[in-house]
Amino acid sequence: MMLSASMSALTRSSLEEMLESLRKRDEEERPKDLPPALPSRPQSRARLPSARRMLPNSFKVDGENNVMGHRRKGSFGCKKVKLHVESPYEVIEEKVSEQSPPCVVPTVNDSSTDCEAPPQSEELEDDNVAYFIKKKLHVWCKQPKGQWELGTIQSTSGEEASVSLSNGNVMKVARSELLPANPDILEGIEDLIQLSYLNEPSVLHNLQYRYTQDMIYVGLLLWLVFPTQSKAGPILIALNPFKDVKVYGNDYVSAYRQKLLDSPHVYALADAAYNEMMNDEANQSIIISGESGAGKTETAKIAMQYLAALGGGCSGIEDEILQTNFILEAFGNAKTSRNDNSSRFGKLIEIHFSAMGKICGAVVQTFLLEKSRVVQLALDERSYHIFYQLCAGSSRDLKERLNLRTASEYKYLNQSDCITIDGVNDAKKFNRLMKALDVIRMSKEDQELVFKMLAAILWLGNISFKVTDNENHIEVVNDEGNGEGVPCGQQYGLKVYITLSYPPPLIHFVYD
Ligand SMILES: Nc1ncnc2c1ncn2[C@@H]1O[C@H](COP(=O)(O)OP(=O)(O)OP(=O)(O)O)[C@@H](O)[C@H]1O
Repeated sequence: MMLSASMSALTRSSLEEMLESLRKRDEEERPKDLPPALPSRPQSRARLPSARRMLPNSFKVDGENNVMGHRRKGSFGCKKVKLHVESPYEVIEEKVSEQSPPCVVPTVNDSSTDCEAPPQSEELEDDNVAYFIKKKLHVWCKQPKGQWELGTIQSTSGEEASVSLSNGNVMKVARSELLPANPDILEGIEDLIQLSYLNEPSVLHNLQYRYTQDMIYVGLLLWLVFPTQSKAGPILIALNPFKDVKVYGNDYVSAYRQKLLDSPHVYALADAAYNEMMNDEANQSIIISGESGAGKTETAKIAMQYLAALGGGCSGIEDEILQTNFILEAFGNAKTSRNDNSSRFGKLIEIHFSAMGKICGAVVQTFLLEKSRVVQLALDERSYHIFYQLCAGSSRDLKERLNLRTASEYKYLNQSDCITIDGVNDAKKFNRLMKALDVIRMSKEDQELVFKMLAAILWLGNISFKVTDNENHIEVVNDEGNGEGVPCGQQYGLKVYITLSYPPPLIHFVYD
């Protein structure tokens, strides 16, 4: 318990240090007449708002109300709604019509509307239940195992409701287990905020519906303006398709750039950030978050490709920036049980643009690399890709110079019974990496030094020790480090000294 607490404190402090240094740097660079930079992070553990109710009760939409700092026009119910267009998705006409449900956001105060009074709450209260029964509207019904089924309420008795499910069954459930469902017309809508009911099953259903249609991006067009100068822009939900969905490439880049396409997409998000930066002359951030395997790395690459296409010039620097991905992935990604290409580090990529909107530089900061993976692997996982790539892809000459063997001959790599990844050619990846190293202009000498160090690490893993002298000392078992009877480490001018004493054993690497 103590260990995990202190480890999380360490992690937090490392991240916080980085944010703090960015904040300080922003402050130093910021002209004096501008408002203060980012507020410091609150110490308290702020709770996220309930997923059932995204907007506060006092929130009103009538005529031209200011929606959290942005203007949102129109009324709800049976009228068309015009949403603000400062978003990347340019949603203008909501599809809501007479068939639409009367309730659009939790609290609607529209005295001008002449349609039937809508149920106001996300939860089914007495009036709402009567309304839902009368209109035979769909509800979500929570099943004993936690999943949600669509149905219609037939009758209620006290706190219990009898619901006819879409699969033909009729079941009795507590009314608290029912949530209103959206009308069919909102099926697969691209902006979640346009859902009449923004409850958990409705959101999940919408995501699932879009996913089955290969529409992997869903927007949440809610712009938040905090009391300070900070603004959280639109939210994009990306569902990992685990296949090629053919929504990327030059044609899509131009279509989003020229606003010929306005459906949610990471291109649209990057475009919005770029435009905001150019218009407001202010730094912009895209934060990509999600669990392992969610698609963060891919999404970051797609966003970078779009920005490179937008801000590319004749300098070719955008290509160098894109090539860094191959290098970072080779040295910092590995196969885990959840993701064949899992990033085992965090990264902060800064792309610098000139006043003309052209890319003029980039800084990539990495942090929290999982170093233990080099020496210890869980079953069916791999160490960092670079080790396997080096063994599989290096030329015969290089192999000879490094006295390199196949990956399966190294303990650090063979301990997990996982040497290859289905569908991945490590040799090809190594050639791709060499090209990337050339593009960023790393000299061949430096490249070889890096490969030598990698080979040395692999050989080091093959060394074992024997206990001598009544268990007070250990000795390296000779002939193990390279399998050819040469004392370990000698080929590369690498000498290994081991002492067993207090402080704990030290291994000195002397490179000569
Ligand atoms: N937009 C996409 N299109 C096609 N495949 C994708 C897409 N996004 C992710 N994938 C697939 O999912 C895999 C995992 O994605 P990715 O490595 O980006 O996840 P991650 O969130 O960065 O995971 P981790 O936190 O473990 O690094 C990718 O290797 C790729 O096969």
